[in-house]
Amino acid sequence: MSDRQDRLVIAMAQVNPTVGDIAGNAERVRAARAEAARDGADLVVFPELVLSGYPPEDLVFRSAFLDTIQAATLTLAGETADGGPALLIGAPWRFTDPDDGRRKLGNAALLLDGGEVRAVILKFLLPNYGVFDEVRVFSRGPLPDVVAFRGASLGIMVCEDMWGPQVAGHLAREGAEILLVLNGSPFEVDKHGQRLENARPRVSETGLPLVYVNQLGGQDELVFDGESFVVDAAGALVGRLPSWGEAVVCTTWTRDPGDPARWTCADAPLVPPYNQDEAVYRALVTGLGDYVNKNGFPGVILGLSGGIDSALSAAVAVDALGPERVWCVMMPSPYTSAESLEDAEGVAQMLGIRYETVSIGPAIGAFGQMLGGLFEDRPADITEENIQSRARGVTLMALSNKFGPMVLSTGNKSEMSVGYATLYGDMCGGFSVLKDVYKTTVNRLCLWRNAHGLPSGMRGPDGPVMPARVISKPPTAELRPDQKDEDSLPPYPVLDRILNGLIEGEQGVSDLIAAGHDTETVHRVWHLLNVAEYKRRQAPPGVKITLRAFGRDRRYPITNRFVG
Ligand SMILES: Nc1ncnc2c1ncn2[C@@H]1O[C@H](COP(=O)(O)OP(=O)(O)OC[C@H]2O[C@@H]([n+]3cccc(C(=O)O)c3)[C@H](O)[C@@H]2O)[C@@H](O)[C@H]1O
Ligand SMILES: Nc1ncnc2c1ncn2[C@@H]1O[C@H](COP(=O)(O)OP(=O)(O)OP(=O)(O)O)[C@@H](O)[C@H]1O
Ligand SMILES: NC(=O)CC[C@H](N)C(=O)O
Repeated sequence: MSDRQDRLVIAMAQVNPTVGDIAGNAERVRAARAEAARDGADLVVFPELVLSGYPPEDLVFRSAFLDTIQAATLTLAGETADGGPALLIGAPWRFTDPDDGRRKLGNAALLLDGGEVRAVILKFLLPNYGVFDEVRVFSRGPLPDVVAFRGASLGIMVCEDMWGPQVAGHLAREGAEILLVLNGSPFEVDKHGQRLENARPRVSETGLPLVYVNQLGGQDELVFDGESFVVDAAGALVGRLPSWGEAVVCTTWTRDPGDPARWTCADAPLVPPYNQDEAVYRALVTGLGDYVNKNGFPGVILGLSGGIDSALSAAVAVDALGPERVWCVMMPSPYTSAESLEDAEGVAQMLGIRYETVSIGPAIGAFGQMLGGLFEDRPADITEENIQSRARGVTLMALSNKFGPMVLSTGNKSEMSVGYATLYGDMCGGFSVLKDVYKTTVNRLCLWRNAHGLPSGMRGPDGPVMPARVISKPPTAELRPDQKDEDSLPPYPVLDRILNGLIEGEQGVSDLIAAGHDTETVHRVWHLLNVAEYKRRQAPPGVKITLRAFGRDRRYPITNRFVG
């Protein structure tokens, strides 16, 4: 092979790894390489830490984990002796720090070519904010060297390295001709815009084109949308892979005959992005589907109340898993209206899922008898309301234990923000589909799904998924006669605007009052938000879609006397 090639085929492998499944991830790398080889690829670029899965968290503290990754890397490297495409993969990698001579662990990009590990590039900027804790588990490497590859000079960066000018600037000064970025960049609303806002300055500072490869799939609370892209040397978006699907796509690069250090990408696909509601809906489908499948559950079970939250949770589950893997249970109490019974049955019929009815009346009666003596003649209050919710939780958990499906929790972000949910009641479950979805967004997603036939890749019905009344009627917990959510909470559009300011915008109470919100309401919401932290810590995980998701993202102390 000549030293200098004037044409380079770079394959972008937007794949879905599983954390800890090193053999399975290596197999996925092999399959993508075989696919790219058929299309004449010289190099296949994978996401960040594709071999371990991202983020591997404290798994990297186990030497057996690192040894297995090293062995798999060397095996993959050996396979590149066949003269086929080289691999640019991501993996945790031990290195000796040139500054102090100590052995450390880096987040590496590894170029495997000609039967060996040809280059090790270590991530320089380790993200340590929001959902990222990389300083806890990795050490930064030195600024990376440019890698000579089949006559081209590659500037290789790992994810956060692109979010500041330092690494790209260094690579350009060292003679890089194309920037390649391996990413584990989780989805949130408008994340694609943020990624482009960080890629374009790197391109304009260096004058170099940039190839961005992101991973796909769900990992606990995080979900990765893929949406890999190519920006040319002038800053134009010239390639975008589909989001929410795996893809191995070859891009052809040609050297400018007049300026040999300049490369142009000829033929990348430019797939249009989804609108915001569709992107969020797909995030929930991918996040839930991967949680259930990667953890080996046969399916899911949930309480279907005839209300909007359980209807949307069921629709997402059906679109992710198919109707045969979703089981729902109506558990009426004396307060359950005929309308709720009709609507729950309507949802189940439209989704084509198994629907059972289990009355909680006998359980409520039994608790009345068991506790009546101790309660003496105290009036009924929230205690009895919560027993209803807990009776439903016990019922679902019993069915889960007996038959195997995982229980879905259905509370939304507005409710979780203000503690409007019952511990060990409607909060019980393994995964919370709407945990990071505000109630007003729940409404929009239902309208979107009902209006959009069968979106590609979904397993649900080709048409509406719930009766229109489920979306239009006022939300109620039905724990006492004629109860409505608005008896206890501000109307959801008002509540959500305040929560959005307090949580996503980290605004103060005074900022929101100055912006025109009612003083007493803002104070009450801020108080409810603070005192509900203990509940959120006991809540199941759910898919992060916003800037500040509860869980590993927004972390407040439970014991907290600062009221602001
Ligand atoms: N800082 C803290 N650390 C640890 N535990 C703490 C705590 N503060 C209170 N607690 C404990 O938490 C418990 C109170 O919480 P919990 O028992 O959940 O009960 P609670 O929050 O009082 O009531 C549940 C609320 O959820 C509403 N809701 C809305 C929608 C649906 C449903 C439904 O169930 O379907 C319910 C319901 O209307 C009511 O407002 C007490 O045992 C208290 O001691
Ligand atoms: N009668 C019921 N049968 C089955 N499950 C129920 C019933 N009532 C409540 N649940 C479960 O408890 C969750 C809490 O719902 P609840 O109706 O109390 O308030 P919500 O937050 O408005 O939810 P939804 O919009 O689903 O009704 C429901 O989403 C559902 O999973
Ligand atoms: N894995 C990473 O380094 C991710 C950090 C980056 N800022 C992102 O979200 O895209």
